[in-house]
Amino acid sequence: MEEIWVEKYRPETLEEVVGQESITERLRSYVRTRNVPNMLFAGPAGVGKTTCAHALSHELYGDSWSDNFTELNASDERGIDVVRDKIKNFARTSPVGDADYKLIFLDESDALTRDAQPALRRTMEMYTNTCRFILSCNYSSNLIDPIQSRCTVFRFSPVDDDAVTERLRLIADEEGVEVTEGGYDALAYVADGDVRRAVNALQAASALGETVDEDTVYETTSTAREEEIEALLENAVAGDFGEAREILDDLLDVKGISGGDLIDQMHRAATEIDADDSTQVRLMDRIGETDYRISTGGDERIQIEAFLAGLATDDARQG
Ligand SMILES: Nc1ncnc2c1ncn2[C@@H]1O[C@H](COP(=O)(O)OP(=O)(O)OP(=O)(O)O)[C@@H](O)[C@H]1O
Repeated sequence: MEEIWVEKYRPETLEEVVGQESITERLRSYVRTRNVPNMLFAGPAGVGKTTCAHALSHELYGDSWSDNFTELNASDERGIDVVRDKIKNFARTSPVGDADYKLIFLDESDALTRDAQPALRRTMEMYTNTCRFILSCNYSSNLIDPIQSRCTVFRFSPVDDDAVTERLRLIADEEGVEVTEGGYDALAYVADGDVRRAVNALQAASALGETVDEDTVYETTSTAREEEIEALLENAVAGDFGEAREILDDLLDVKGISGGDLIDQMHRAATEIDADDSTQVRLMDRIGETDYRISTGGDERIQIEAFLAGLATDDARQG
């Protein structure tokens, strides 16, 4: 079976990480001084948090990186006790080579319950002489202050389209895959700042064995085109519920796109469509409400139709 490209092309050096320059610059300065603090990597999925932790350990430890680096998942259902045992086992042997300490990468640290977090804090303190911790999380606000205050915080942002495209070009060249400029634009749109999603989309689209263009990208990722989403919203806002509903049926039934994904795309498109400020405000408000209803179990089609109907009525258009 073909290797998964996100792993095959995981950067091994900080230099290769795209779109997070200020972070990689600071990490490189730690490598130069060989002085690494406990760190918190916060940010959305697929933007390079795990990758930076791996690359840092490669640059710090060279060939002995795998002896001095370990990766654990805090959301492991067996909980903090297992994590603690694993940390203890790893930390009690001395660092290998000329390393002063080992690195422990704790993924999804914000998945730990508030009750379990003080135990993590104590564990960090207990091994502070032999280990440095890198905690990764999507939302740093889920972590208790005593953990945050013991870490240098790095906020990872969604990666911008140019940087995503740069990475995709390199992978496509290595793999000998032809991609049109429209194909790259579509991949960047689908990725929405998530490099993992971009690389997976490229691999899926290239599996068709053709040149990768807009059509192959939207088809293989089951994503609506930006224009289709804008047309859907513009028709509803203009009061044409029938037309909006036809577009919706095509997206849900023919193209097989999920209602949740459509709402996410509508959220992205809401500020792009041709509408005045107050319409956009109402649009955002209704998108939020519909997203909530779907996430709490409401039927996707009914909720989105109700959303479009609401927009198409006078009260939605005029307040
Ligand atoms: N900034 C980046 N530069 C280059 N490749 C990247 C970058 N971010 C992600 N990737 C690619 O996406 C894959 C997944 O990235 P990574 O594991 O670093 O995500 P993450 O931010 O830790 O996400 P999660 O919160 O889901 O764990 C990597 O193996 C790599 O191929």
